[in-house]
Amino acid sequence: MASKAAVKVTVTGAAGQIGYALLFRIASGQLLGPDTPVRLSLLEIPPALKAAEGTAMELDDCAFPLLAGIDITDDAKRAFDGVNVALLVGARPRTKGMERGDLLEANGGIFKPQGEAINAGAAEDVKVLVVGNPANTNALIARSHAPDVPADRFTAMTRLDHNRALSQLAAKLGVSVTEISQMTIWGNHSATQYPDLFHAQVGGRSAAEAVGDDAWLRDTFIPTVAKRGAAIIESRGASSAASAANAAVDHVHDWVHGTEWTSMAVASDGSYGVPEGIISSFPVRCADGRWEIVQGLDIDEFSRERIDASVAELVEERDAVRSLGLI
Ligand SMILES: NC(=O)C1=CN([C@@H]2O[C@H](COP(=O)(O)OP(=O)(O)OC[C@H]3O[C@@H](n4cnc5c(N)ncnc54)[C@H](O)[C@@H]3O)[C@@H](O)[C@H]2O)C=CC1
Ligand SMILES: O=C([O-])CC(=O)C(=O)O
Repeated sequence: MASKAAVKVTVTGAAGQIGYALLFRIASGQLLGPDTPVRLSLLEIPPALKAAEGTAMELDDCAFPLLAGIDITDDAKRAFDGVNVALLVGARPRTKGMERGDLLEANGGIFKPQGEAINAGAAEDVKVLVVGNPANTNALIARSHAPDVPADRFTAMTRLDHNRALSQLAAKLGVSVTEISQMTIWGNHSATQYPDLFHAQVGGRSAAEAVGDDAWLRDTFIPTVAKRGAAIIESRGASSAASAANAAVDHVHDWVHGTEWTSMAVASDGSYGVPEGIISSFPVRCADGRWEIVQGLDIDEFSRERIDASVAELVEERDAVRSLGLI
């Protein structure tokens, strides 16, 4: 029987498709480990509360030993009161005829009050992962409305891109994903992201060297990883859900329990020429519940151009939300 105090995990957009794939894995102990009980808080908008209640009934029906309770609400203040781990999944998707500015504005209406509620009530050790798109900029909005929470607690998800890159590379080389280390996604969770094979290692050498095929790296690998989300939508008729939930579990698990090397979108401290404050994906190392950007990597011209292009897009998004008064 678990003896530790229960950790409060808040999931927004809990009745959505990622929520449905995520909640059962959290309640089963895969997010925080087999000896950590969890209290789930599900935040939804009023029309989706009934569906969230249905999911909560199913969670009850699993009789998970680690599940210490479930609260369902449409009130962000209540949902984030005392929260230790906040998974911000619910977001406004782009719909037909919607301009980029409209999308950012609609998401500002979600992530600003959620940032304020986290600021008002979160636990001292709160960790925030933003999954809802545009994830990096939504994280920037939430963080800018939580001035009392240390900036390093706000992260956005590029772990799905990271896992996609591992899988594509493993298939190309005919190796297991466990034989690959130091994979990195740089930049934005968007088609401009840069999955980096020059620092990834396979069998004691760089993955780019192991592949030995620049054309594949440039014309197949990078676009396949960067456009995988769109390919899933095209094939499934819906966006990635189980793989996104899996990546969220990996992200938080590694942040809490530590890892030598993964990809997380975090507030830049100016490392690798990324403007300070931008939430950009970097290679990170995690220990003792904290992350740090892996330093000292040589960035060649090929990688520099791609990192700069993705960061330029993030700067544009930041400037757009700034001009809308959202940050
Ligand atoms: N960063 C990443 O790698 C990935 C991000 N995503 C993004 O994750 C988000 C969620 O995806 P799905 O679960 O498939 O979407 P979905 O549409 O199935 O579910 C979203 C849920 O959020 C809820 N919601 C909307 N506004 C809310 C608010 N203010 N507070 C609480 N809940 C709210 C909706 O009622 C809905 O139940 C999308 O923005 C999607 O683009 C998806 C895959 C990967
Ligand atoms: O575009 C989307 O909603 C899905 C997404 O982020 C992904 O699969 O990477």
